[in-house]
Amino acid sequence: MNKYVVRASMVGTALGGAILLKDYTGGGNCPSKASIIGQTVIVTGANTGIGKETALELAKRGGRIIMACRDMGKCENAARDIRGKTLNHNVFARHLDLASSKSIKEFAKTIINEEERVDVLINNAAVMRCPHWKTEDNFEMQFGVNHLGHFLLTNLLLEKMKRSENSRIINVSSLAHIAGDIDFDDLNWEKKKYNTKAAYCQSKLANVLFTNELAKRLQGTKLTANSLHPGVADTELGRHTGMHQSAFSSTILAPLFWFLVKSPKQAAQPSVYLAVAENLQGVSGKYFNALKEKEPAPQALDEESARKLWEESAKLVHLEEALTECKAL
Ligand SMILES: NC(=O)C1=CN([C@@H]2O[C@H](COP(=O)(O)OP(=O)(O)OC[C@H]3O[C@@H](n4cnc5c(N)ncnc54)[C@H](OP(=O)(O)O)[C@@H]3O)[C@@H](O)[C@H]2O)C=CC1
Ligand SMILES: CC1=C(/C=C/C(C)=C/C=C/C(C)=C/C=O)C(C)(C)CCC1
Repeated sequence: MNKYVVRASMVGTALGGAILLKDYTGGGNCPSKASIIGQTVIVTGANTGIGKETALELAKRGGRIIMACRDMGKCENAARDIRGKTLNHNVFARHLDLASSKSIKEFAKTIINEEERVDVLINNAAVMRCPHWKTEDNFEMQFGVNHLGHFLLTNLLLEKMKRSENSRIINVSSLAHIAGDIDFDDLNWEKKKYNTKAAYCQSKLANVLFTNELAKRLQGTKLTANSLHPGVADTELGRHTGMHQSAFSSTILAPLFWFLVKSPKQAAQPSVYLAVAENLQGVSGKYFNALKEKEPAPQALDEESARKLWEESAKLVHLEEALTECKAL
């Protein structure tokens, strides 16, 4: 064999090995092949990143997919793209701005009125480390969108979801919850100096605490609630921080970044798994890192914090009035 052929085959083997290893470090694909024909799934923040890939994977499995996004132009484009790729025409773009309780209530009313059933709700949307912005209801943006918006949305859809057999609520949290702390004296960053990282970590800890309290309140029903960390993926999440693949593509860290960071498709696998896997039927109140059930940080297991966060959140979003408003259709 000439030396160029030997070199080429060595390079090929090394490249193949790197790709296989990246796939392995990526956490693996959802092992379940379950179809979800006849089921309706809502994915928040589905126009890009992990949410879009989650919607695509679930559309491939035949579900009726509702992509709930704040920017209808981006949402329609993403929905069209998914319909084209999967030939599943039951993929719809719907308006939902989690930074507005008015929008959340309108979205919930539309779903309650127009949809026969909701089997899976994937609370995926998030904003990370944005400036000290406020939502329409004057909540700090990261706490408002990542936690309070999903808290209100989920509660408004609970009765509808309880009517389906074995429905599932999936809250996309993050490993960042480990560095989180819930400041009950100042949930909305009104008294202390705003810290973008701490606000994100608080919101992601709130996702796990909310999941656990919800699972507790849902005991005795067939509706489950679990949270997950999708893995670190190259998406638009770093838009306020400059932390995305292109920022590193011309640096010495580029190969490391490529190797360690998942693709959005890989990072969507945990959400898909929690949505469809037959072996997870009835599993509730658990936290998953990629495809494995894991113990979250100790502060995420504090039942008193979870209860208190639920009560404070219910007051902040005026949950009772919102429930009455959405029921009175
Ligand atoms: N990427 C990562 O490494 C990690 C991600 N996660 C979690 O994964 C989830 C998905 O993130 P990822 O795909 O990476 O991020 P992206 O930034 O790519 O996507 C976030 C989505 O949330 C939407 N969104 C933001 N604000 C609102 C709002 N007010 N109302 C409705 N939708 C909104 C965005 O819409 P728009 O495009 O209009 O802004 C976008 O569709 C998040 O919960 C994140 O915390 C957790 C750990 C690591
Ligand atoms: C810079 C850099 C990295 C990127 C880390 C990132 C991008 C972390 C993102 C975390 C997120 C987005 C958490 C969300 O909840 C690596 C790969 C560790 C190693 C190379 C240097």
